[in-house]
Amino acid sequence: MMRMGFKSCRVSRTCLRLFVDRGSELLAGAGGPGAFQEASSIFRENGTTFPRACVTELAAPIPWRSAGAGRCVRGFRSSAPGAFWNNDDDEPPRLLVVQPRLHPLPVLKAKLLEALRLADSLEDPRNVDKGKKQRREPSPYVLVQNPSNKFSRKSPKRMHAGAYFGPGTIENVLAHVHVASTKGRLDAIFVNAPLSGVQQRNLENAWGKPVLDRVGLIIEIFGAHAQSKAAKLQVELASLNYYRSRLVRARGKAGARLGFGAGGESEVVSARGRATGAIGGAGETEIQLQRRRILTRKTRLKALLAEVDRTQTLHRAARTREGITPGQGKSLPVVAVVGYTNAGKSSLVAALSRSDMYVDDKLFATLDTRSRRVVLPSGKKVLLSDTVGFISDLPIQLVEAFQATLNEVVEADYLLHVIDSSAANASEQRETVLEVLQQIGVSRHKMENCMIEVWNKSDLSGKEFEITQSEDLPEGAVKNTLSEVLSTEADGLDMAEDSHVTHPLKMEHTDIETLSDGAELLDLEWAREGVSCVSTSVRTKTGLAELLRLLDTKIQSDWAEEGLILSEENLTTDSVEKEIVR
Ligand SMILES: Nc1nc2c(ncn2[C@@H]2O[C@H](COP(=O)(O)OP(=O)(O)OP(=O)(O)O)[C@@H](O)[C@H]2O)c(=O)[nH]1
Ligand SMILES: [Mg+2]
Repeated sequence: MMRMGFKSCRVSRTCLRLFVDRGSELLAGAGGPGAFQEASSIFRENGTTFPRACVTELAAPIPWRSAGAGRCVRGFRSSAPGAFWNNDDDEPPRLLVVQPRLHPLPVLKAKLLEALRLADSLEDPRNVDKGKKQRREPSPYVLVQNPSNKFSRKSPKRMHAGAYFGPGTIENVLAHVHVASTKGRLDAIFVNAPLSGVQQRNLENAWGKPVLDRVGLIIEIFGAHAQSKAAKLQVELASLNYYRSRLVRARGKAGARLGFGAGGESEVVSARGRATGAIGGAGETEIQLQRRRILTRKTRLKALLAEVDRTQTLHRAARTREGITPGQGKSLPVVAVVGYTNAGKSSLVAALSRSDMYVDDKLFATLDTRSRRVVLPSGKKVLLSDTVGFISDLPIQLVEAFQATLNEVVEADYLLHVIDSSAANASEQRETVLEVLQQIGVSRHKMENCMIEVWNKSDLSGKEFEITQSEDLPEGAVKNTLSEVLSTEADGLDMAEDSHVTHPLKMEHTDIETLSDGAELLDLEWAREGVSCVSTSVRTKTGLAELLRLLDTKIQSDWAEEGLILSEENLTTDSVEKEIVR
């Protein structure tokens, strides 16, 4: 690593935090005595005294709760998604991504790419139509020690329950927050891990910016992308489910202890409950009041969603009745297109039905169900339903909130499971989707017998696994490219205090290599019995005809089987025996 000189440096009690200017990039790191000596020599080379001269703008005090975080009402962030940034701004919000380290390396790469995509998906797609300026510059990020890894090995009890990360990591991120802030606007920090309400509040206090965890950011994205009434109601319900569990007490004046009285959270703010019945009550505290309001709104939302569900069921029935082939006596088969977010579901539906669908290289571009009619090679018609994508580590409350949309999947006759075959963690994404399908109530029989796996983006397979390929990887604020981050770690040059990556795993993804770019059916190792697989590329139009043929064959054989079962039901045991004898 070539060092061009230093920018600034901050000394903390336990470690040295060092920012080295490398051309236009700032490299950041922290280290013990070794790094300290190394830094001293760099400082000496530059003719600067160490360490006093290096305490620069990074040491500037952070205001207690920034403007964004200040929008929280006593620790309760508004349940409306988007509350933490100004929707009227021309630019979409800019987040700093904090990614805990994961092993093996391909998993870290996949998770970091996903986190960066999540951070860049936080904008309203409608803004594009309005011609609003879009920020294309990728979000800055920082890789930090994974506290769960460190402590699960030694003593699980020593986990940092209060702030999730240890003090060193918090300082490290704080320094990155300052660097990112000096390079442009910074609206919030996205920690790609599950945080409790208390941890989130403590990190917000430490970093002086609003903090979003994975679920919180996904809810914000849903809020930004929801277009229809149903989607908006579902997002609000999901958001209430999420925020209800994190109504945390906020401290009064800086550092004040929680307690009764002025500024304390236990202060009674409502007369409700007072003098009801013989015992009477003291009234409600602020948290109790918030909880009650959330509960009332949830009840109302559930009633509205039940109505939406009823309407959607009627529409579904009407749609499937349309275009029935006379004499067949069956309604149109509904084929739900499911899969991990960004796998190419909408693109596939658009290509098969030769119609327009909203397609975007953003996560959760689709939040509503859209159906298109498709004619199969035999002339039979089916209804293809595009649905909301799934993602890993989603809590059940979020899935429950989207039940009205997901009912389309549960009630579908067939499932097309679209998988992004170019993703490093394609098989993990596949497992996630299967788990969510089980959670929402899709029967095992349907998953085993009525599903076709579509391994999409075959044109990209193999390319994304090359660690040296950097053109398609976003740049971070601190390290130049992801490949550089990973190769730096591989060389053992990462100065982070928590660096413990010794050797990167060699990229091996033989599963994906088995996917050919042709239109043949795939006999994948992990394919369960009865599940057919096909490799496609919507971009190069490969495998689409084969997919339609496969779907056609499946439907025809099922109908034939159903006919057989019906006739068998009519047969008595005697007649079957007679048949066998004959
Ligand atoms: N290279 C390549 N890109 C594809 C292919 N299929 C889709 N894409 C791209 O992948 C991105 C996501 O496609 P979508 O169809 O919006 O994906 P989705 O699964 O509907 O995503 P969500 O609705 O966000 O869950 C878009 O930029 C597409 O152009 C493919 O076969 N090859
Ligand atoms: Mg879509």
